[in-house]
Amino acid sequence: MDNNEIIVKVQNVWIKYPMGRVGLFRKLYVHAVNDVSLEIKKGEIFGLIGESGSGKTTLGKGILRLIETYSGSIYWKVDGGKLVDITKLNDNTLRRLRKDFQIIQQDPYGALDPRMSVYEILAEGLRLHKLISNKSEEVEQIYKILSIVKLTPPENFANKKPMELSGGQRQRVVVARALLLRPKFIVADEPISMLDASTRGQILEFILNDRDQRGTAYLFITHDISIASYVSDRIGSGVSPNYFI
Ligand SMILES: Nc1ncnc2c1ncn2[C@@H]1O[C@H](COP(=O)(O)OP(=O)(O)OP(=O)(O)O)[C@@H](O)[C@H]1O
Repeated sequence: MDNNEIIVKVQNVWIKYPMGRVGLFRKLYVHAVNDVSLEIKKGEIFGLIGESGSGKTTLGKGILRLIETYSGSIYWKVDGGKLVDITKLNDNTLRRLRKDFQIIQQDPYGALDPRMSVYEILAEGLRLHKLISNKSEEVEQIYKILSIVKLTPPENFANKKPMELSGGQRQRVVVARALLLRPKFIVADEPISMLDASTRGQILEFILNDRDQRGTAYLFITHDISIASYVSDRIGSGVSPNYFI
């Protein structure tokens, strides 16, 4: 495994949110991410710490282009080995690359569609990215990932809806959904903040195992410095946002 391979490169990125107007002509913005640059290599867990509101989630979503950047470049390593600036790509091209760049969201309650079963939630990504050729392969892969995240026996969980699950079980589904696509990179945004101590330990082990076995790169967002120190190879910190006109 070449662990010097850069998977994600962020170069002088700024992200700001419009906050309304001052007077007739001037707009007020929250500058949530100010001139951030970083690189994350294959198999590396980059811990991002910082107080609440310091722009960690904004940066994580910006790296995945789930929100638009104001300026700067974000490069993803795509199949074939090239680093591509995804801030310049159109939606269709970006959609094809998304399989390899996933997110584990902060809030297991908001992250799952309440109308879908666990099976449908997991199958959606496999189908969208055409990763399976038949139904039995789909069932096999979904049951396997449910076993890995300890939602066992899988057949008991596959047909449940998110509201029938505890917070910890939902977070396991969110983790399973990201891991199932075998991505190159995952933004893990406070993946254990809402969980009890034993579930926290298990989710961290899934992430560390995935990194060790597949070389997945992670941006691991947390405000807990001891968790960041435990999982991360390197740590960066967010700073409080500025309000600019
Ligand atoms: N959709 C939005 N519209 C306007 N301002 C926003 C929006 N989302 C975030 N912000 C502001 O941007 C700043 C950074 O928010 P962000 O959620 O990235 O911080 P964070 O470090 O992830 O915080 P936390 O640890 O509480 O999740 C905050 O001041 C926040 O109020």
